[in-house]
Formats: sequence, C-alpha cells, structure tokens
Amino acid sequence: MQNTKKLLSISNLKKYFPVAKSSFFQKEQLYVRANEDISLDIYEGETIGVVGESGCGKSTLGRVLLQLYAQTAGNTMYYGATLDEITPRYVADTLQHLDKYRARLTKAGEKAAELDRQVSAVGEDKADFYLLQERNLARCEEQTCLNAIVKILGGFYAKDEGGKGRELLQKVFDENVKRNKLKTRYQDSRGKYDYCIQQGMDESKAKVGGLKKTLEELREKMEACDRSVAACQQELDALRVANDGDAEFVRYEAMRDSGIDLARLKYSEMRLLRKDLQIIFQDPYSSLNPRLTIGQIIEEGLVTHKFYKHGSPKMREHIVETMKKCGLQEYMLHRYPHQFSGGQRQRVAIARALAVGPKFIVCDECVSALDVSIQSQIINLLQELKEKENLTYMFISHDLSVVRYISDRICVMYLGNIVELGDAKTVFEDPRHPYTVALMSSIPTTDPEALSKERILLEGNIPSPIKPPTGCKFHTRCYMACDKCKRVPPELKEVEPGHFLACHFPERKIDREGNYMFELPKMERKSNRFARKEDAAD
Ligand SMILES: Nc1ncnc2c1ncn2[C@@H]1O[C@H](COP(=O)(O)OP(=O)(O)OP(=O)(O)O)[C@@H](O)[C@H]1O
Repeated sequence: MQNTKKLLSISNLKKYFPVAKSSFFQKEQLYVRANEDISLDIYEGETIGVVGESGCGKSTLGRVLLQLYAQTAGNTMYYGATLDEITPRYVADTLQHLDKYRARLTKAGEKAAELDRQVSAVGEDKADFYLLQERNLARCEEQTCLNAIVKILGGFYAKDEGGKGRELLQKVFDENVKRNKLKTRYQDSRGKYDYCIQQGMDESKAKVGGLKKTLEELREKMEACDRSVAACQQELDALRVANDGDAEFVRYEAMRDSGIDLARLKYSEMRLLRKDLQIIFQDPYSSLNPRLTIGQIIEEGLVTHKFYKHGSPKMREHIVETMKKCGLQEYMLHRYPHQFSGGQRQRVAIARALAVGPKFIVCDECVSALDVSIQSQIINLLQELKEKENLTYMFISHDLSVVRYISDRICVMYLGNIVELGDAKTVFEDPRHPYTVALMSSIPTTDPEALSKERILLEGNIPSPIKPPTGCKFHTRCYMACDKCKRVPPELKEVEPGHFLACHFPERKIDREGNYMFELPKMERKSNRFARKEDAAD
C-alpha cells in the first residue's frame, strides 16, 4: 500500500431497514440487517473493490458511507476536510454541554460497574440473559459518551485545570464559525466584483469601488480571525506540552480525532461535504434526468454547491473541460440523454460526479449495464481520472475479473458482514475464507489447465437478512462448518499484514499451483451444499 493516509474510517457500522409489520398483533419489530458491524479504513488514492452475492449489502454500504441512508449505529469518520472548515454543531454542543455529557458518562459507568458486580457474583456463564444484555447496553452507552467527548477534547478530558483547554477549544470553534461566515460573504462579493469587471466597469464607478472596499474589509476581518485561532492553537499546544508527562493525558490525547463524524452532521453541514463524496450509479439510463440537456445535468451540481452562478460563462468553460476529460465533445452539450449510447451516458454520469471536484466516488456497479467492449473503455477512463484527479474509489461489482483489474484492495461481503479484506493480489491468489474460495472458483476461465481443476459451486440461496443464521452467517453453506461456527460469530482478524479474515479456520486453502487444499467430505457432496463440477453436470 503506497498511501497510508486515511480518507474514511468506518467502525462498527450498522444499517437496519425496518420491515413493515404483517399484522396488528405482531409485537416484534423486524429489521433487514443490510450491514452489520462493519469496520473498514479507506485510504487516499486507493480503489477498494467490494464483492459479494446479490443482496449482501454492498450498495447499502456505499450509500451509508455517503450518508444517503442514515446509519443505524457506528462511526463514519471523514478526513478529507477539517473540522475547522465545517465547524459542525455537534462540536459546539459537546463543548457547551460538557457537564451534562460527563454526568451521563459517570452514570453509565457506575451502572455498568454495578451490573458487572452482579454478573461476576453469579458467574458469566450462569448470568441471566437480560442482566448480560443490560450490562452490555450500559457499557455501550459509556463508550458512546466517552467517544463523543474524548474525540473532541483529547487529553483535556482527563486533565484540564480551571477549564482552560475547553475554553480555548471553544474560542477556536467560535472564531472558525465567524471566519466561515465571512468567507461566504467574501466569495459572494468577489463574484459580484468579477462580474462588474467582466462587464467593462472600472473601479472609478461607485458600485465597483464599494465592492472593492467591502472585499478589503472582509479580508482584514478574516485575517484577524486567523490570527486569533493561531494564538489559541499556540496556547493549546503549550498546554499539551506541559501535560506530556501525564500518562492519562497522553492516553486520551491519542484518542483525539480530527476527522468529521459524518453521522452526527446536520443536513446543511452534510451538504457542504456532498461535493467531496459522489456516486456513479449502475444504470446510466435511469440515473440521468431525461428532461435536461447534458450541460444542464452537469451544471446542476455546480450551481447547487455555489461553484458558479447560473448562466456564468466561466461555468460553461468548466463544463466543457470536464466533458472533454470524460471523452465527450463540446457539441454534445445541448443534447438530451436519449440521444446517447449507454457508454456515452455513463461518461455523462462520470462527468456529473467529477465536475464538483470530488475526493471519494462510490462506483456502484457502474459498468454492469454496459456492453463488454464499452466496459473496458469506462474502466480505463476511471483509472485515468483517478490518477489525474487524485480520486479514491469504492468499486462495487459482481464481476470479479473487473474488480481484480481495477482494485488495490478487495473487501468480500457476505450477508451484511465483511468476511475477508486484503490486497487484490492476496485475496485472489490466497483466498482464506471458504466463501471467497467459492467466489474465486466461480470466475469463468479459458485457461485449459484451470478448466481441468475441480470447481466449487456455491449452492443454495443466501439466507434471509431478517433472521440471519446464528454464529458464522456462512455456516449453512460452508463445507468446513463445525459446531463452533454455528454458535460463535467469528471476528474480523488480521491473519497476516493487511489481510483480514472472519473465519474460525484461517489456514491456507489454496496451494501455489491453485489446487484446493481440502477434501470435500462425501456427506456434504450428497447434501449438495458444495457440488463438484461433475456433480453439477449430472
Ligand atoms: N431502501 C431499502 N429498504 C429496505 N430494504 C432495503 C433497502 N435497500 C436495500 N435493502 C435490503 O438490504 C439488503 C442489501 O441490499 P443491497 O442493495 O445493499 O445489496 P447488494 O449487495 O448491493 O445487492 P446487488 O448486488 O444486487 O445490488 C437486501 O436484503 C435488500 O432487500
């Protein structure tokens, strides 16, 4: 891995969709568990491929990352912008209501400790299910409060004599809010000033002169804010150095997180980040508005995110330039989507995403609906743009050969969980999870040697995500499943550097020659969970 700077960090992410009750008397609320306990870091400049059978939650993951779906639980931290740029309300809330948060934290901690005592009195094995549940909930509450406070306060949570650290952090926040408001006014006035100059007015005109004066005043005010923030930061740094020897301070300081917690942003705050986080959909036919021309489609995002004012000649230039980058000609600007081929439409969808200068793009099956020859063109275009524009992709696809070609790392999902994660080469050449082995085995090949080898066919349907199997969710279709798999859910663990696996049997399953290093038990073959090639042909 070349780049190790995180762009997104997801921890314990969950997304449940509620299922409508089938009768008035149904008490239990059921959920489709589309994503469960997903932890994943995405690094700047990489392409992470997401594979898995239909319905395993790939698209949901992509959309939850972009906050198009609200997540049910977990954290999604974004590092592509700073807290100072966005100044989210949740930071101000935490600083203002710190005492309330601390009280909640202490209460949850005390409750968890008391329940812990009760559990240990009877023994973990014999403890009542509800008692254990209550204890776990109290621990979760404690962790949530701790996360919320410490991520913002850092070491000052542990040691902040006289509340000096908190006061300084509050001042930095307030100054940044002020600065951001001034910046918006500055950009507006700058736009008006530029327009007047373009129209041939000079500074002797009262309107232009007035605008120039306003711009200077605003610039001075912004600089004053910057100076004030820098002074506060200096004081904070001095306090941090003074507390450097304190073990508790250092421990909490390490938990400080400069990322933006996307799930805690308000709608208007998330809109500021939308331009950074874009998506390209699978179907280029339905993802473009048929009533708008290509120019209008690309313009929409630019106007919404206040890049340009409607009708600005500079915007036209920008649109044409973006279209050219995506292999579209200028004369296509006034055409409607129905006048394009599938591949060209997908280029328009790419141009629409690219125009706003994104950092992260979710490509959700973006080549699946296209002809094979066009697929390669679009994939090469995406690769080219990634290098030129320094983009990061999440590439969701069923097509393993496409994923192999484009991805740096691959994440294999099964029924809402990540079961294997690693470098593309490692996952393809040394798959460890039985599900990944079966997926790899399903890739069509023309290699005569590979054709003569045994193939594993994944039989049966994916179980219901509403009531998934207990323990390891794959155990109902796994040839290696034992009693433990039925009871204990495996954790995603690092089996070798950068290679993560959620299986109780992490041993190597394929040798260097590509042969499977296991015997398929006869009993399993009869039950048709995994069938060899000859069986399937029968
Ligand atoms: N908006 C929604 N409301 C309710 N359930 C949903 C919604 N979106 C997805 N689901 C459910 O979540 C589960 C995961 O769906 P998702 O679309 O993420 O799967 P996928 O792996 O992307 O599948 P495919 O590859 O076929 O697109 C499915 O069981 C689906 O029915």
